Amino acid sequence: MSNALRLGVNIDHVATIRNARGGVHPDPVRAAKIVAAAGADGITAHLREDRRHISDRDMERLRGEIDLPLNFEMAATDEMLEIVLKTRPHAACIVPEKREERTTEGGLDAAGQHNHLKRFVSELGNAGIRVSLFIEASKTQLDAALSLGAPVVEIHTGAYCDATGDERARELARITEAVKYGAAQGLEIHAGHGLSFDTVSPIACLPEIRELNIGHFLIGEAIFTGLEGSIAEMRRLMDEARGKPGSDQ
Ligand SMILES: CC(=O)[C@@H](O)[C@H](O)COP(=O)(O)O
Ligand SMILES: NCC(=O)COP(=O)(O)O
Repeated sequence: MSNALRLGVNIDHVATIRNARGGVHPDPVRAAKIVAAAGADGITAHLREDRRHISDRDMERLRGEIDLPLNFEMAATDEMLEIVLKTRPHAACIVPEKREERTTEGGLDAAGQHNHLKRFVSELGNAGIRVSLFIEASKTQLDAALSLGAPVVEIHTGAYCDATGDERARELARITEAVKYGAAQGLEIHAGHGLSFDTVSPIACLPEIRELNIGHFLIGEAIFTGLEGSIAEMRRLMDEARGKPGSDQ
């Protein structure tokens, strides 16, 4: 198995800052160009139903102006399906959404919403878009993803990142077990949410994981070190965790 671990950079929160003043600066597409030049492997962006950060126009421009694969995060609604099918990104990740939440609070209930999700997974797949489901590290949710025919899952790492001490160790054990189970069933495994320089290494060193999607921390850290700097350090930590030659390990 290849040891490669891709880094997808989520640029939503560049748009959060732009929208705070309602203008055009800072431009998430300009950020995506810097992300590409910094050597990331993909761009992730979430077109929320309430458009609190990324806009429809941002998605069109990301698709048209950026060479990296675009991972389009979407709620399972007809409105989003229509936009994604029109945009034709490389990948679509179906995520849960609650209007009142501050951020994506947990994974998609792929098991409980099985019948609702089936049409979305098949229409996206039939259009040649790689579908992933953003789920909790749970065997029930992995089994549901398999029965839905989703080729990829992204494991929500938020609870692990928020936890401390023994609780964090328990969350990591839960993720490790799920990642191994999912990969053994033939799913491509991604992970993300809340990852930072402090939390990335134990996740990056799981060899079954093929891609990490990281946003909020990288954009925040860019205030201090620039986007190239925050991405370069994240990449270094990922390579080091993976034992890649050339890293400091
Ligand atoms: C689904 C997910 O995890 C990302 O979309 C990311 O969290 C974006 O930030 P918000 O959840 O704050 O919209
Ligand atoms: N799907 C997770 C993602 O895209 C990035 O989440 P975060 O790093 O912004 O919390």
